[in-house]
Amino acid sequence: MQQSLLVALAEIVGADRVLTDAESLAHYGKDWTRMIEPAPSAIVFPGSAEEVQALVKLANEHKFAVVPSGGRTGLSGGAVASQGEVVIAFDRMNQILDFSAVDRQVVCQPGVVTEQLQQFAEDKGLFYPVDFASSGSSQLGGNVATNAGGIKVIRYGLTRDWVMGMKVVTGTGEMLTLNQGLVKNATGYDLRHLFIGSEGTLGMIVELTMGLAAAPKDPTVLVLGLESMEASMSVLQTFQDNMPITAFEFFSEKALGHVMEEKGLPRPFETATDYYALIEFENTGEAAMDAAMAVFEKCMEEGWVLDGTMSQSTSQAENLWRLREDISETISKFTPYKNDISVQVSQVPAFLKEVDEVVSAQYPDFEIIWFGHIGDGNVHLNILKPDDLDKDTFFKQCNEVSKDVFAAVKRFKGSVSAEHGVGLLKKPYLAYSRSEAEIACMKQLKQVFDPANVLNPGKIFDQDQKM
Ligand SMILES: O=C(O)CC[C@@H](O)C(=O)O
Ligand SMILES: [Zn+2]
Repeated sequence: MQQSLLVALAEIVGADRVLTDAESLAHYGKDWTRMIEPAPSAIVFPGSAEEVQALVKLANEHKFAVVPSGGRTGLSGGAVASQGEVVIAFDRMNQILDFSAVDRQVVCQPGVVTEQLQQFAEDKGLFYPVDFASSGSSQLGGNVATNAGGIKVIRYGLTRDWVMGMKVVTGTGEMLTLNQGLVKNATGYDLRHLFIGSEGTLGMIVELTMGLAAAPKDPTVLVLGLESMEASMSVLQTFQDNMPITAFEFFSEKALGHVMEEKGLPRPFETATDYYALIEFENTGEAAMDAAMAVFEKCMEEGWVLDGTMSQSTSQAENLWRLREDISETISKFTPYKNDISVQVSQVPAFLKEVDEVVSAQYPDFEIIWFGHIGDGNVHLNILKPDDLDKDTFFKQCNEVSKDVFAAVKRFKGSVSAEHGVGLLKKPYLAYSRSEAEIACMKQLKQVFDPANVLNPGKIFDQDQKM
């Protein structure tokens, strides 16, 4: 990068807030995807919305691209800078600015870490309900830019449902203030929702007003050994017909085996089954507990569940959650090829069976790990690299098999990315889930908000127009 440009960046954020050393470029240039080499030109750390605005204006003037960087926990390469971009890291913009108990809203800078907001809410006797294993490092700006989901979607919805307002800097450097905490606002297009899930391609989020929920009462966890994947649907329906639940997750015996071994956790109960469901509910009192026990018994009587356990304390509930939440981290050492796919909830068993057959038939030597948010129709398919296969050959073979997996996704009218975003990794497969006409509309929107294509270019789709 030209010296004059580095000087211009330093004039905006301060000289010690522009990094160009190799270690920083490697660190801030990538997210949790390890398939693409990072190659940014510089990393900048703005301290205010106005500085972000000035950076985007400079990018327009000097025709360079910017990539937003939060906690970089993404799994689709949305925050990877591999084309000489300038990375805008939001780490310094990490303050909680305001709180209203009556509105149950909190105004945050984008670099606030998810767990920081969760803790803040708890200190106020409230609850920030979007939760996932990476909440200790993921930042709110990134969560909103990817519309992060996680483990409580069945009860609380996605990140989108908690964004009550935002300030965003568009690709021309204009600052838009959207919705301002209003519950009702029927004044035309709700632009806020365009920026949510846009993966930094339409704007840089510089402030967020997030809603908070009432604190849950005594979250209690059941882990059930399922007779079959089909049985999971009867279990889900019976729970939902009889009591409110706050999570309905699943994992396979293979996933459980890895977590038990790696984390030294005991098997939850004696009987091993191919698949397990993890269900969470609020123990609001005796009636809730009786209802849960009655449903549990019914599921056993019907033969849908072969064995199971229920937490008797907070620490037991936390340990049962670890069987599900620690899977992603545990299998990361096997260089997994990841798929984050969804279909309508009722279609999950048939879909999973079909995809499992496709992958197993083509690659009988690859280990397939299934887990995910079955209550949302979202399954994570991780294919583990055999020790004796090199990384490039493995990923190449997986890319081949992806075409068959995504053909099944299309047949089931599903999504090639349920909650991890498209980024760079799922870009080649976007057309399996979105029509040509839809993609054309998305490109037109990109043109409206970022005519010079300076914001995270090449993510989600390639903009035809040149920079
Ligand atoms: O690593 C994965 O495939 C999924 C990660 C995350 O979305 C989860 O649900 O644990
Ligand atoms: Zn997930």
